[in-house]
Amino acid sequence: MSATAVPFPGMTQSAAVLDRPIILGIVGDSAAGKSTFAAGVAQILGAERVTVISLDDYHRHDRAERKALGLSALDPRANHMDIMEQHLRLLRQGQPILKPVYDHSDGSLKAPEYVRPGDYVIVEGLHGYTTRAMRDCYDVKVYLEPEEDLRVRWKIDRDTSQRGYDESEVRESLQTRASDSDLYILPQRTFADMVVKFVRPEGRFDETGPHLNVRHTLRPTLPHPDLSPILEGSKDKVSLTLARDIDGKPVDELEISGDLDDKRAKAIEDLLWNLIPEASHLRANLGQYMDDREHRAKMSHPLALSQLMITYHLVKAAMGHYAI
Ligand SMILES: Nc1ncnc2c1ncn2[C@@H]1O[C@H](COP(=O)(O)OP(=O)(O)O)[C@@H](O)[C@H]1O
Ligand SMILES: O=C(COP(=O)(O)O)[C@H](O)[C@H](O)COP(=O)(O)O
Repeated sequence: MSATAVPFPGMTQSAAVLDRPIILGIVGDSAAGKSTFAAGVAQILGAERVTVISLDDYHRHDRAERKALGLSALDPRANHMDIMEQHLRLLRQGQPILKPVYDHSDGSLKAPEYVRPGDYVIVEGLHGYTTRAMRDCYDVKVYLEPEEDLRVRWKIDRDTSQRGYDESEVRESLQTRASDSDLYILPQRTFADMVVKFVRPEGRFDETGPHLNVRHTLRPTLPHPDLSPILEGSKDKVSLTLARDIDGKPVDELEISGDLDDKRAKAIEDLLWNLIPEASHLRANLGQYMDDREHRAKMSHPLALSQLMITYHLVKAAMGHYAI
């Protein structure tokens, strides 16, 4: 991190505003899509200027110890919450950290890593909004909550293909962890500026990727962009309504249909890029995710548009528009 961060390549040092990294939080349950989302946003901003921190690295115990203790990773007691908070503060100040490392491939703790924050830091994990001090560190807070059946599918496919579990172990673990999820993960939803929910289109239970619908719950804690140009041409596929959130508060809900064809999705992407002309040169391949059954990368327009919405806020924050 330079003394004064330059928000984008090509922007002059004198135009840079903030003297600290911009911090994006992504919180949600296991397999909610946090690391997929983080990787896409990092790609848009330029991987070399973004530091992605996975809070799973702050697990206090390795996999075998957790099992012996009867603790799930969702329980704050199974994590170094104090060090997590301390490191978030340091990253916000542009300071380096000595980050612990948890290896998901075998559930072991490895040697710590020296990490220097880039101009942007994306912090993704289970517990990122647990304490007030943590929450105060972010410029933008996102909560991911895919439809539960979809998350279960994603978790089974990922944990069996990448983490050495079989399907019955994943199902059993989901059951054992359900109460911790309600106790420790879900309550953090209320602190997000934006909740992103991927859902299967009605009657299409097999859809797990490219054609999911997405709903953005937009809270007034951030000034969201004027989306009217987007809505005008695509009323049948995109809608914005005033709704009540699950906590009863009034929110805007943006719904994007997964049936958007390539041409229409591209047009909406263009309109979103037009809202952040400062960053139009950052255009990249958006919306990629790993299909864990077919072991290959695929593309999703709803994911791309969601990542672009978040990029909008990060760009505005980097320009000093959000004074926090
Ligand atoms: N938006 C998405 N669209 C389609 N599939 C997704 C999406 N997000 C995640 N996935 C699938 O779910 C799996 C788990 O996502 P991941 O990002 O690893 O979750 P987390 O980091 O929250 O545990 C990914 O490997 C991918 O197959
Ligand atoms: O809940 C999670 C978080 O990871 P994610 O959000 O990526 O699912 C994992 O179950 C724990 O980190 C333990 O990991 P493992 O079971 O691999 O030891």
